[in-house]
Amino acid sequence: MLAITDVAFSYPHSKEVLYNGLSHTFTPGAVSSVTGPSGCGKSTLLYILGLMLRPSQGHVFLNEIALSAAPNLARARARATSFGFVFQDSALDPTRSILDAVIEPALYAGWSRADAAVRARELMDLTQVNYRASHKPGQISGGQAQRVALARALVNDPQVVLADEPTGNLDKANAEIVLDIFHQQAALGRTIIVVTHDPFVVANSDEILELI
Ligand SMILES: Nc1ncnc2c1ncn2[C@@H]1O[C@H](COP(=O)(O)OP(=O)(O)OP(=O)(O)O)[C@@H](O)[C@H]1O
Repeated sequence: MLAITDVAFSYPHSKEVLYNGLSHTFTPGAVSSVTGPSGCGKSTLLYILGLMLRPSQGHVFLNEIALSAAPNLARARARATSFGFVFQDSALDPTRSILDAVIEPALYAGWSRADAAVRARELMDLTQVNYRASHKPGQISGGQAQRVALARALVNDPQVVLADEPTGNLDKANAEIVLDIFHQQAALGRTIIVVTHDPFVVANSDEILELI
C-alpha cells in the first residue's frame, strides 16, 4: 500500500511550499487520478511518490515502510522493483530497439534477460506494439511510442504505476487503449496513479485526488 502523511515540499531556493501537510492513501487495485490547476504540484507529487524527490516534510510509505527516510540505495532498489513510470513524452532511447526499451527496467530490477524478454513480449502483445519490436523509437508513431512506454512501465511487475499525463498527446482511440490497460492492471492489484488534465481520464478513474 502506498501512502503519504503530512507531506509538504519546496524546491531548493524556492519559497513556494507545495501541499502544506497532505495525507492520502492510494488504494491498491484502483486507478487514481491526481488533478488540480497548473503549477499546484501534480508532477512533483509523482516524483515524491516515485522516490525521485524526498518530501521537505512528512513521509511516503510503501507497505508501511517509510521510504522517504530510507537511504538512497534502498530507495533506488525500491524504485527499480516496485514502481513503473510513464511520462507524457515517452523519451525512449532513439538508438535502441523497442524490445530493448521494454526489457531494460526488468534488467535493472534483477531479472534475467530471458525472463525479461518473455514478459516484454506479453506486454507488447497487450499494448499492441509487438509487430514493431525491432523498430527504433523514431520509426513509430506517438501513440505507439506511448504504448511502448506503458509496456516498459509494466515489465518489472510493479506494485505501483505512476503516469504523468499519459494521454496528453494521444487521440481518443489511443487514450482508450491506455485507460483500458490501466484498469486491467489495477484489477491485478496494482496501484495506478495518473496525473492528468484529461476529463476523459478523470471520469474513468476509480478515485480522484484533487490538489489545490
Ligand atoms: N526544478 C524546479 N525548481 C523549482 N521550482 C520548480 C521546479 N519544478 C517545478 N517547480 C515549480 O513547482 C511548482 C509545481 O510544479 P509541478 O510541475 O509539480 O506542477 P503541475 O501541477 O504538475 O503543473 P502542470 O499542470 O502545469 O504540469 C510550480 O510552481 C513550478 O514552477
